[in-house]
Amino acid sequence: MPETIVKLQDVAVFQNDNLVLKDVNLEVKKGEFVYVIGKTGSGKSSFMKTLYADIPLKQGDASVADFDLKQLQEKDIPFLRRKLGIVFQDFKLLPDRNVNNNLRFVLKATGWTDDSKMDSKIEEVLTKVGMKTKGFKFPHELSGGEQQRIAIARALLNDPELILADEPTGNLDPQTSVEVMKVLQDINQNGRTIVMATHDYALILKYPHKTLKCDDSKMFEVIQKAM
Ligand SMILES: Nc1ncnc2c1ncn2[C@@H]1O[C@H](COP(=O)(O)OP(=O)(O)OP(=O)(O)O)[C@@H](O)[C@H]1O
Repeated sequence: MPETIVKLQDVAVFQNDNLVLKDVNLEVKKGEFVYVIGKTGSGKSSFMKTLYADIPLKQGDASVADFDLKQLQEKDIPFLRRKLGIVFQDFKLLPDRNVNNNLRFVLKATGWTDDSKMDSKIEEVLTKVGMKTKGFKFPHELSGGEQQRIAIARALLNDPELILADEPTGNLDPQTSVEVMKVLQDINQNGRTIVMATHDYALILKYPHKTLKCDDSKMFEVIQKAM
């Protein structure tokens, strides 16, 4: 039996005091790829934020990468985040340093000290996203698709148990979206668990996976033809 990476029981998701989603029950097993869809404002980002503890869990039970979100304290959040790789729509690379130093910054912040180990880790993750030769580029010297590949490489640095990607192709044209999606597919085929919020139905049709829809304050699984 594959191990459970995410388990939610009767979870309610709030933005401040406003209920966004209720009665969320969900299990994600190691190695799964799961989409979260729904129209704008339906709660996709709020759901993802709950998983990475940017929004506190107020109601229900949830475990993410063996962390009990109900018991989670402020001081535990960095330890949860080390088990997660988070990818955003707007890449969030540091503009004042090159790709290698963006990645090195994260490694240092998460406790790495050995220069040669950091160098080989950086090379490993850049190779995984097809960007091995771009380490000396600054973010502004890269296309949107390339920046998102670097953001995915950054998410892989600490061998996360779960990758949370919130609209990772939201700023990309259709062809570049497919290229970035191929990178995520490769990573998933190598055993990594991924939850991806998206609006992009073309991608879902091209790369079908389990799909959860947010609608009318609920989250439920949908089969492709019913989307
Ligand atoms: N910081 C916030 N404070 C208060 N309410 C918020 C906040 N962020 C989002 N909301 C509200 O929570 C609800 C869900 O928003 P959320 O961003 O999760 O939706 P979404 O499905 O991700 O939308 P989109 O596809 O536009 O990103 C919306 O009604 C939104 O207005």
